[in-house]
Amino acid sequence: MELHFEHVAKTFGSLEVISEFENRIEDGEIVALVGPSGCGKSTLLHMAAGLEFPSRGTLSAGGEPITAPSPKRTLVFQEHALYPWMTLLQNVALALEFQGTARAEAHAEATKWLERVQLSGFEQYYPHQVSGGMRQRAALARAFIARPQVLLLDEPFGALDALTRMTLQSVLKQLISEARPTVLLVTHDVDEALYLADRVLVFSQRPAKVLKEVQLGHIPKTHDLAVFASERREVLQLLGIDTGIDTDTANYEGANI
Ligand SMILES: Nc1ncnc2c1ncn2[C@@H]1O[C@H](COP(=O)(O)OP(=O)(O)OP(=O)(O)O)[C@@H](O)[C@H]1O
Repeated sequence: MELHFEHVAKTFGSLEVISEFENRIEDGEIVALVGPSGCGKSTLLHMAAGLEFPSRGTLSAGGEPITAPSPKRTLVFQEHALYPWMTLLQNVALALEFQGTARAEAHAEATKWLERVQLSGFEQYYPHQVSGGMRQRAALARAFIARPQVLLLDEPFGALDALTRMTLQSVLKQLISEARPTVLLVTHDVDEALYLADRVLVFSQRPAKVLKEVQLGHIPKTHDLAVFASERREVLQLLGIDTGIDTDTANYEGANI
């Protein structure tokens, strides 16, 4: 499902957050939003989710104006994505139950999805009884089980250690390549953006505008940073990060903004 932001601006009271955003996210495209803290990335995601609305301009999904949240457009947060009083199985099944699927069928499907994200054996665990990485695996299962046409990811792995994050990025990439939703990803991790996205939009300080679009669709997806060296250098430069670093050997966490 295509997303189309047309001359979108957003203010909260007297605070101008987004001055002008114009972009078309093609059906099945994966677009990452990176930029300084507080520039308005999450606000763009919330508008795509139908939780906030533009002050000016229009925003549509599949040609229809976005006027409310929809199960076709799923938002995944960094943390607290799961209900703590429900087991992993109940959490994942809930996404289907919300859509009217009978409980037994939803649980059977959720069991399969937990297996797909390597959480078999943990179905009856509560979120606090598993690791942060396992919670985010369950959150991904819950997002994908409902087969969303648009996936809105807000720092989905921001709370995880670097190694777990890389593993989860690979899991996410695999799930995306199978389900082919349109994806908008907000991340502070430049390497995550380069690894997952077809296109990276680099934003300025608030009021946010796009400084540059970096095309990545032609580059094979790998965790080997050398493959993205010139794009990585360009994005970091735009974000005002010291580019004296050797991008071929810089360690993974060095690219967090
Ligand atoms: N509902 C709201 N009411 C008032 N102000 C808001 C609201 N939502 C966001 N803001 C303000 O808009 C600005 C942009 O917030 P937003 O969360 O979109 O930034 P961000 O780029 O995602 O930041 P970060 O990278 O730190 O998560 C901030 O100054 C924030 O305080």
